[in-house]
Amino acid sequence: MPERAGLHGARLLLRLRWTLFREMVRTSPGLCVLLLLAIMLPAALSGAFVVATGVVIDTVATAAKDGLTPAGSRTMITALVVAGVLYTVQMTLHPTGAAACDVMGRRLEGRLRDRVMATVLAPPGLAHLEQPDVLDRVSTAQTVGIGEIRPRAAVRAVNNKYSEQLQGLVGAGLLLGYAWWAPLVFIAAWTFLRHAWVRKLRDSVQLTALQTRSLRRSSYFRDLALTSPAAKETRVFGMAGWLLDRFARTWTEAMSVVWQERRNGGPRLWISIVLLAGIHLAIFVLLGNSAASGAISIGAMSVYIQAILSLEGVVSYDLDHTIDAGSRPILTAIELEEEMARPAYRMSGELPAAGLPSEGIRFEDVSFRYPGQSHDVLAGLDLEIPAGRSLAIVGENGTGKTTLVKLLARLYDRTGGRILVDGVDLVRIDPQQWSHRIAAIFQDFVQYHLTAAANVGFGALELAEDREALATAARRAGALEIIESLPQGWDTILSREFVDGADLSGGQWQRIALARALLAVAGGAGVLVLDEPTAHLDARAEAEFYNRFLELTEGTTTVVISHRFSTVRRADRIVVLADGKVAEQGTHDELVAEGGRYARMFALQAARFDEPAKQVEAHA
Ligand SMILES: Nc1ncnc2c1ncn2[C@@H]1O[C@H](COP(=O)(O)OP(=O)(O)OP(=O)(O)O)[C@@H](O)[C@H]1O
Repeated sequence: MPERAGLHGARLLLRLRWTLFREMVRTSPGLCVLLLLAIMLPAALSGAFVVATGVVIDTVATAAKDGLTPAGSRTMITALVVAGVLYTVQMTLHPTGAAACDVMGRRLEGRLRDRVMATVLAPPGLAHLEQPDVLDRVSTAQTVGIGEIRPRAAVRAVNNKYSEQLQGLVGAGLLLGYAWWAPLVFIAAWTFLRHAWVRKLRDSVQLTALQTRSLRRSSYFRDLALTSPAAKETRVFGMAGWLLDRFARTWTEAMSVVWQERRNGGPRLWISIVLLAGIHLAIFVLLGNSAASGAISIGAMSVYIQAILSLEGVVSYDLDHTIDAGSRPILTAIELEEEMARPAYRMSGELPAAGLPSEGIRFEDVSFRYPGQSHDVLAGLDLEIPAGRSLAIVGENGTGKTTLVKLLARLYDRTGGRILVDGVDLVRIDPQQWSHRIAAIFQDFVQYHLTAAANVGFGALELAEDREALATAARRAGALEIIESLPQGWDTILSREFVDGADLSGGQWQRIALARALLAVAGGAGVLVLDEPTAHLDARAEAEFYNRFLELTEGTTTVVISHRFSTVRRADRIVVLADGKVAEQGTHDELVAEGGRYARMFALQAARFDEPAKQVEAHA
């Protein structure tokens, strides 16, 4: 690992540690004080306990030699009682510290989780969710890779590490009584070993972090295997073996660099281990000799041995990895917050959106390119959407129909030109307010694994508790009967993954989605968009669905996207998109009469539907 990376790593580790402490204090100053006591008191008590046991051993040794005098007996009993009390207090402090860590860890993680969710939900647009860097951070902010070390483990490790360290220091102080150099020799040897070990761990933490993207990939294969959305396809296509193999391969590929680094012990590590063993052996022999020659008492020897055993704690290193790895999600969550606060992710606009549009929406020479892409999806697009009328958009796959709707809903800001709402540039309108003026059901509308009431209620949260309003929207969408026949009616969870849950057919889901859109209109949305949410319906049912939709939304500004011409023909106006622009526009009759692209596509589709009908007639 290059030295530069090492230096960067040392700074990073400092930041990780600092961030963890700061967030612990912000989470609960009271618990921090409790933790501090739980760290410091046992250290002080452990020193006193070791001395008390030394006194007990000495009095026993003296009694064995000279018989038990009343004074010796008193000393022994006092020392025993003191040792017992110290031990008991220490024992109660340990679970107190552990409990404080547990509560702190849970609160810290809870805050972190809330912050990550709030951060990711904050930008009104979608651009950030399509950036691999941001997604990597989101992934790390929740957990480090798959073999996760959570922040709560870091808190526990802080408690253990600093308890051990303080106890080690107390031990060092006691060992000074034997020889001034003794604790120094041990601490130097342990530091040498620690340095070698920490270097390894630091490289391993850094390497794991570098693998986040690859680990995200393997998590994707794991989720495909374990969650239901892909279950149908993975079984129908017999993908089980492939998925297992892919998961194992991507996981192994990502982690093999880390494992290689971990295996690579390095001579420094081995030298320091041998050195430490030698020093321990030497000092134990010296202590034995001192006790045998009477230079120190047996009790003192026991005190020094116990002190030596606690010395490792001075440089306790094995917990550092846990602290650093567990702090990484916290630091990443904070970096993510800072990143999302950048102006690039905040959409501009302060003008109110109430009542818009009353005249219409105009796209003027609009162009758009997705972040990180090299070509424009829309280029020089001019389009008029009159308020209170219906507009249908048709066009071949990939011509930018959904993209146009995303710009309209301001999920992205156009990269060129202007979108004017009643003459006001959309980028000057408050994005939150505008989002309440638009209701859209996309091709991939969400089937929430929540109650039927919630699935409809999301159209207008202010009406979500109003069963009357929900029922009206559902009735108009043709979804009321479906909902009322569910086992728990409106309170049925629309997913088989829950007890008493129910699943719906594709067509039934679409009616629920339509009810959601209609509730949005009842809640004040002025523009309604349907982006082909009717893929499950046959041509006739889809035409009926849209006819109903257009009737129900008469007087509302509506935009409908469909590939079926029988569906869109009733719209007030139809535009044909091609090459990122409006290629043709007019009513159905005008476009057919024009004999252009629309007329050709319409004739092709009509012929396809007519052919089977003619064959049936011929056989009859
Ligand atoms: N998030 C994205 N990032 C990059 N490119 C995208 C993104 N979404 C869509 N595109 C690209 O933009 C182009 C237009 O996509 P869009 O979904 O708007 O087309 P569409 O006309 O709605 O297509 P369809 O009829 O198939 O639904 C396509 O080439 C697509 O690959």
